[in-house]
Amino acid sequence: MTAFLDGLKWDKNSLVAVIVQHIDTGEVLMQAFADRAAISETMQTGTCWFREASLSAPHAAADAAPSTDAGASAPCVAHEGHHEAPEHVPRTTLLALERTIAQRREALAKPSDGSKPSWTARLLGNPELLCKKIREEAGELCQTLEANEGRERAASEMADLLYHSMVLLNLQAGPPRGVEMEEVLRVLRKRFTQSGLEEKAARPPKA
Ligand SMILES: N=c1c2ncn([C@@H]3O[C@H](COP(=O)(O)OP(=O)(O)OP(=O)(O)O)[C@@H](O)[C@H]3O)c2ncn1[C@@H]1O[C@H](COP(=O)(O)O)[C@@H](O)[C@H]1O
Repeated sequence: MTAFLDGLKWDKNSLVAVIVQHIDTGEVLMQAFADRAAISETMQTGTCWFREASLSAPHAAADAAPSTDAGASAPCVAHEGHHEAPEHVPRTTLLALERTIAQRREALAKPSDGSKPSWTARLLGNPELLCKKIREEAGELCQTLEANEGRERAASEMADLLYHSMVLLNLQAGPPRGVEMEEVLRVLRKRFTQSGLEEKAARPPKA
């Protein structure tokens, strides 16, 4: 399977992008391939080249913060090249957001330059407020189902919960700093092959 994918470089790259950006679609695609392990290995080792779609304008690519995306008219390819290029990190939506959060954290360590206030910075400096918001947002997400608030509201509350949870990940201790989204995605990918019920049944008994 890996050899087959290696022969289809462009398609392989697209496939990885689709899997990463659309977990649901990705899961269906993965099930369509007999050798899931090979796909997973391919995703983890990356590809030797890339074309990266971004909602930001090409000139804004160096700092592809999601907050600058609002006025973008149409998606465009902002990056193209080889993974060997220095400091290239493929950016999906979640990874772009993760980067913005990390930038806010880095800015906190520097003397204030009078830049505009940041909600992320406030959360990073106040773990108690952060945890309160996460619990609140989780409750609001549940309420969208319980009170039948509709798709738009559900998506919005999920976005709130994801964002605030990602700020929490950044604050986790341990080198180099925080827990990376890639670690979370890796855990999810590993679970593709096992039902939650099977996984729970296989756990060693609690002491
Ligand atoms: N994704 C988000 C994001 N989602 C939610 N929020 C903020 O989280 C806060 C939520 O607090 P609220 O008390 O208003 O809670 P709420 O549940 O939305 O509102 P209620 O239901 O309580 O009325 C609001 O200020 C939102 O704007 C976010 N703030 C920032 N981001 C991302 O982080 C980037 C950097 O933001 P700053 O750090 O503020 O520059 C932004 O460009 C975004 O990409």
